[in-house]
Amino acid sequence: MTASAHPHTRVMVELGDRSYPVDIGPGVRHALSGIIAGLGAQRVAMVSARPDDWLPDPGVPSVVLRARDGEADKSLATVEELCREFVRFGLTRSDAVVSCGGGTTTDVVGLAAALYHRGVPVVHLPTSLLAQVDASVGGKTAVNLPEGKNLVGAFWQPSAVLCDTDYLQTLPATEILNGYGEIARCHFIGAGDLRGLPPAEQIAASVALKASVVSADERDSGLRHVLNYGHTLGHALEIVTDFRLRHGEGVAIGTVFAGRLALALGRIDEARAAEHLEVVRGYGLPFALPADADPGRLIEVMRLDKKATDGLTFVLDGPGGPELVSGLAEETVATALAGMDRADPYNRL
Ligand SMILES: NC(=O)c1ccc[n+]([C@@H]2O[C@H](COP(=O)([O-])OP(=O)(O)OC[C@H]3O[C@@H](n4cnc5c(N)ncnc54)[C@H](O)[C@@H]3O)[C@@H](O)[C@H]2O)c1
Ligand SMILES: [Zn+2]
Repeated sequence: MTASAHPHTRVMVELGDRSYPVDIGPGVRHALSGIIAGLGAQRVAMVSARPDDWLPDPGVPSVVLRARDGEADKSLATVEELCREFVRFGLTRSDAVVSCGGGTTTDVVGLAAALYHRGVPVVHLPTSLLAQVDASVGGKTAVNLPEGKNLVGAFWQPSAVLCDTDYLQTLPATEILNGYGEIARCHFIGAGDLRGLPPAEQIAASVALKASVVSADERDSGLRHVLNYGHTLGHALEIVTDFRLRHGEGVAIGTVFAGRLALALGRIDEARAAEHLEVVRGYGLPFALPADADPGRLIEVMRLDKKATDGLTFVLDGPGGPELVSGLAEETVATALAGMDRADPYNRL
């Protein structure tokens, strides 16, 4: 903790001269004016999906542009609309953009900032738990095409991220759970046991883990794969359930599965595999395969996973920690899937 008007934890994303702070705690949004002053921006475009009174004072002349959270508006059309608004406002490349919203908003505004005048500084104010622990940190920005999610994007690191935990007070329970899916998988990729900690500490630890991975592999050329723990099956579950299962829920079930698969391959022992189930259940997350998810179809979709350059590919725990494991036999994966519990997917636990 550092002493200030708003008690908060600071995590640094270390990237040389592009390093930036992620501040976590109640009221940290009010640090915005200091950050904008530090950037030397004369004007700010605030792109927000939340009510106007959620926006802190940026301390310089600003315009508030309305955004909508959700995958439908995470599009090139929105990027173009935002950039046109920036021009009308007279935003220059030495000014700044601020995003305030869920992960869909931080992604689309991040890409608009990356492209406008070939890049203007952006500060994220993530308002969902998932955006605070994951989407707003690390500099990946993207939008969707009708052909698929996140197909067009850029690496563009923010200048700062303010994870104001006050924002989470209005977040629906399903969205809280969605964020916990990402927090739960941190248990197995180096964050240690975060169960029972106050939410701000869980967020800070998850951000610190992501920050360390991003510092070591900014452009996703290897190590950054560990962040995809639980995601091979998780993504497939989102797809086969037509996105009725939230991303974090898919990741939670995928994390349990990663434990079973690592056990089947002799990479971890029974106790470590059981820990996967225990941790996921402990966060109140779903741990069973949806009763209507066909294993054959899941395997088919997992073959198309973007990590899968060499057959069925998973991030799995092992003696040397989590690593990418490729070329798994279909039978091994099918057997591990058959060993999973089954449940009604929409009877959330
Ligand atoms: N760039 C990255 O590295 C990265 C990493 C993970 C996820 N993502 C992206 O993040 C997106 C998912 O983010 P998300 O889960 O935040 O989705 P989202 O932006 O759709 O927000 C989820 C829901 O929560 C609501 N919401 C957000 N904040 C709220 C608040 N404070 N009070 C009440 N309701 C609130 C939203 O309106 C929405 O209905 C996906 O598009 C994913 O691709 C990006
Ligand atoms: Zn994820």
